[in-house]
Amino acid sequence: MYNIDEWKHIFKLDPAKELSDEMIDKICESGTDAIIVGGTDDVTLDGVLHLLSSIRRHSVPVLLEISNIESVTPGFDYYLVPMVLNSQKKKWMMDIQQEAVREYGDVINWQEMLAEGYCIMNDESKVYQHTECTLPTEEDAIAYARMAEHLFRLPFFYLEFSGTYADATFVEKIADELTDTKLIYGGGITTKQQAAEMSQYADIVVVGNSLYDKPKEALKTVKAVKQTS
Ligand SMILES: CC(C)=CCC/C(C)=C/CC/C(C)=C/CC/C(C)=C/CC/C(C)=C/CC/C(C)=C/CC/C(C)=C/COP(=O)(O)OP(=O)(O)O
Ligand SMILES: O=P(O)(O)OC[C@@H](O)CO
Ligand SMILES: [Mg+2]
Repeated sequence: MYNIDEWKHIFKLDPAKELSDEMIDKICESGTDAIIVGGTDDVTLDGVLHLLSSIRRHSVPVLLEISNIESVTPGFDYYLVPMVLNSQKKKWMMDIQQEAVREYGDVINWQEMLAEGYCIMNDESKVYQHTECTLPTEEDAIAYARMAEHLFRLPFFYLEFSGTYADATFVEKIADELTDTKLIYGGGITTKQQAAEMSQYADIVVVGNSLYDKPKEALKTVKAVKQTS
C-alpha cells in the first residue's frame, strides 16, 4: 500500500499524553513519512482510538506500535510488533507475542504486521525498566543487529535511546552491520541538526518526546531529514 522502503522520518505520538488538535494537524501535515502511535505506560484503547480519529483526518500513514493487547484496534495501516532482544526475560521477546498469536492468529492479517527487534540502550528509560532489560555493550548491540538481519531476518532493528541522544559513531557502527533489515533510530532528537546527523546512518529516524516539550523545533526535523537524503 505504501512504499515503506522510502520512509526516512516518523513522528511517534503517545496515547497517554495530551496534544491539541491544532498540534496534531501540524504534525500530520508536516511532511513526515508516517505517524506511530505508541508508548510504554497507560496505553489504553480509549487513548489509542482518540489519537487515531484525529490522525485519520489526514492522509499520512498511521501505524500502531503494540504495547499491550487490550489497546489493539482495527483502522491502522500497519501494526508494529516489538520484540525486545536485550530483555532478560523471554516474556518480552517471545512469550507475550506468542500468546497474542495463539489467541488471535486466525484473524490476523499478516500483511499488516511488521516485527521490530528492539535493542534498548537507555537504562533510565521507562521502556528499559518495564521490559527488564540488560544494558548491551557495543559488541552486544552489534551481535543483536547481526541476529536481527541474518538469523531472524526482521524487517526492522530499532535502536532505542528513548529520551537520550546517542553517540552518532555508535549508530554508524550498527548501521554498517545492516543491509536488508532497516535501522530505526529513536531517542533524544530535539533539533534539526540531530535529526540530520542520525539520518546519515539510520534508515528511519523517530522523533517522540520533543513534540511535547519543544514542538516548534520538533516539526523542523522533518525538513532536516528530507534534505539529507
Ligand atoms: C488489527 C487487529 C484488530 C488485529 C487483531 C489481531 C492481533 C491482536 C494481532 C497482534 C499480533 C501480535 C503478535 C501482537 C503482539 C502483542 C504484544 C502485547 C506485544 C508486546 C510488545 C512489547 C514487548 C511491549 C513492551 C513495551 C514496548 C517495547 C513498547 C514499544 C513502544 C516504546 C518503545 C515506547 C517508548 O517508551 P518510552 O519512551 O520509554 O516512554 P515515555 O516516552 O512514555 O517516557
Ligand atoms: O521520545 P524520544 O526520545 O524522541 O524517542 C523516540 C522513540 O524512539 C521512543 O520510542
Ligand atoms: Mg515516548
